[in-house]
Amino acid sequence: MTATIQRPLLVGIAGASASGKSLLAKTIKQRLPIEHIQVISEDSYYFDQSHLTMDEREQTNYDHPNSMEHDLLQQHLEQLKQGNSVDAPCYDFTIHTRKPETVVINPTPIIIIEGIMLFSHKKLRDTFDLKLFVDTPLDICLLRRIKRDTVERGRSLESVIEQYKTTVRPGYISFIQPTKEYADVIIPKGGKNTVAIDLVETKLKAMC
Ligand SMILES: Nc1ncnc2c1ncn2[C@@H]1O[C@H](COP(=O)(O)OP(=O)(O)O)[C@@H](O)[C@H]1O
Ligand SMILES: O=c1ccn([C@@H]2O[C@H](COP(=O)(O)O)[C@@H](O)[C@H]2O)c(=O)[nH]1
Repeated sequence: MTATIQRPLLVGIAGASASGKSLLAKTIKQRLPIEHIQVISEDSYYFDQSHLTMDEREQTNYDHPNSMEHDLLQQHLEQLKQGNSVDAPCYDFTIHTRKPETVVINPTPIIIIEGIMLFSHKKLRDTFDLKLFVDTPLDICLLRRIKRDTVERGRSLESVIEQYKTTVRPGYISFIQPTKEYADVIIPKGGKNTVAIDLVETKLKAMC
């Protein structure tokens, strides 16, 4: 593997919210030389909502594909594939909108993109060289999400439960679960499945 590879290899990791996508991406990243791999989150591509009030932003359905700027993400991945840098948006979950600043992403030999609806957009889906789906029971995801969103994303327990019932669970059933069929590999236990991670590591080293 060399750091001068021309065309980055794109790995998509999809699955339910709090299924363990970020942990899986981080664990794979730790297995490879730091300069060869980076992780991008689909969450950064939620639409900017700075023109809306906080009350209006709280009404947005963040578990519908229309809430993400997938065309921009796809264009950025295409540019990275061609060896170009991109200016990626940054998202702030606590205020449901993008931050004013952007971040420069430079191409690396391997780029992991993780996010709930990555495989729901055909053109985006077709951009990936390897597609992984983290398959975690929804009750486990809910428990993890309650903990994470109250601790890290500034939510009350009541708002997490209400959002889960109205959009998160229905969104998973309508838009995320059906995309499991597009995955090359379905991974139970996510970031703690060392057998699956060993296999992905071997595959990535062979593909670069
Ligand atoms: N296999 C696992 N076992 C136990 N806890 C896990 C596991 N995978 C993830 N977690 C924890 O669950 C929470 C959500 O995981 P995360 O990777 O952020 O999910 P996602 O990126 O899919 O939303 C985090 O606190 C993470 O540490
Ligand atoms: O402003 C927002 C944007 C997104 N969400 C929720 O986040 C998850 C997706 O993120 P994960 O890191 O994969 O959990 C999605 O289910 C949205 O409901 C939000 O609450 N507010």
